[in-house]
Amino acid sequence: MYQEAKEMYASIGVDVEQALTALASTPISLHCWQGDDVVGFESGAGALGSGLAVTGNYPGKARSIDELRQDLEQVLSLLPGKHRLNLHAIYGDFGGQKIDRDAIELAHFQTWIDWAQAQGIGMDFNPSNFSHAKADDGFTLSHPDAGIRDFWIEHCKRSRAIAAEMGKQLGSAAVTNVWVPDGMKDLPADRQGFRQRLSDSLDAVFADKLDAAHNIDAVECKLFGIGSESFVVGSHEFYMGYAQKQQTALCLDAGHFHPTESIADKISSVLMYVPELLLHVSRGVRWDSDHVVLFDDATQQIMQELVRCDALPRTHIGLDFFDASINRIAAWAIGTRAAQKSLLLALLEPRAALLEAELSGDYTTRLALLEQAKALPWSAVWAEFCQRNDVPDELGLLAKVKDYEKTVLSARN
Ligand SMILES: C[C@H](O)[C@H](O)[C@@H](O)C(=O)CO
Ligand SMILES: [Mn+2]
Repeated sequence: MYQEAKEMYASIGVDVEQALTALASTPISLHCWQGDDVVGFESGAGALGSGLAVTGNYPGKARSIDELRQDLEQVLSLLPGKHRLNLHAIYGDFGGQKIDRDAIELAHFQTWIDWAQAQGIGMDFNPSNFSHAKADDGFTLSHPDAGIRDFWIEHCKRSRAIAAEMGKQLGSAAVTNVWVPDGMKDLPADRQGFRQRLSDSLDAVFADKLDAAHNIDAVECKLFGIGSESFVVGSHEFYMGYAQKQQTALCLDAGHFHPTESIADKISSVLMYVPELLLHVSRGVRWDSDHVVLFDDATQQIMQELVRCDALPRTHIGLDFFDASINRIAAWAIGTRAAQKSLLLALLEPRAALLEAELSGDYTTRLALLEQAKALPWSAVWAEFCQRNDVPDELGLLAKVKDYEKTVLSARN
């Protein structure tokens, strides 16, 4: 089937081997927080807060670092290609000690770096400006209280320094993404004051210039969250301007815009003004619900834009969803593979023919080619990719997940 598919694609000018090489060299950064419902390993970790919510109570969630690593290894065994780990600061190896966020150090993440080294993968990092007493009233870096701002500035600065060391040790720059929940349930009287304070705090966070070979800074906007329905300090316009000013990467989370707004259309615009992109591939259902990513139109359009804009070298693809209502390993594997399949479909587009049709004004041919691409045997190419990487194909995936549930997850709780 693969040989036939290859010939069929060649007949419309698509080099399948070239597409597979591009797919193999595009890692997806696996978000650690899918494994334990965004709890982390701080001593006395409280309830998830700051507008984040996980629904579901499926048995078998990871309760320790060892269990989370075991689950991640299982997920990696189900994914073709080499990927990365995206760690939040609350997932440090704190050894049961109470380490507050403004006191985290490299030592708390060294076992993660060693684990990543053993897996042969890179790491990305995130300060965790949420689920903490000093974030409970809705503000962190933009808080009116200078003491609280300083606390979170220190946390973010330390996070960047730790990430840079991760990048250095692993030989692959870590993307450090700053997201803050700051916002208000009801109408603010002074939007500008909050935004000025956020901007000043971010300037302090990014004041130390780090080697780009080790650390890449990113900032993430949001439209609204639970409890910040009327006002989010770090809106899209805020961070679009800020990332441009600082020349940091801009993070686009697919769930952080209006439900009908697509981040795909933003890619070609923002890359004109910021050096790099970080994507949080997600699926919002009516709101920022962080449903598992699917092989759907929205995800396919994102990947199409990355390929069509030749943006893959300037884009870091991460995931951001957390579903506790289904097997968490399945959620991770299905969501990541959906992102990869979407990327493969985009890489298999008859690019030259599409461009020729568009530039000559032949929109009939353009539309026909786009429809034709959907009917071509891309799934045979995906199956070949899975086989070459020694991971289950679509028909074999579920059995592997069920087997792990039976032998490992069911023994938890
Ligand atoms: C854990 C969060 O989902 C993450 O840090 C952030 O990227 C986000 O999207 C918050 O809505
Ligand atoms: Mn996100």
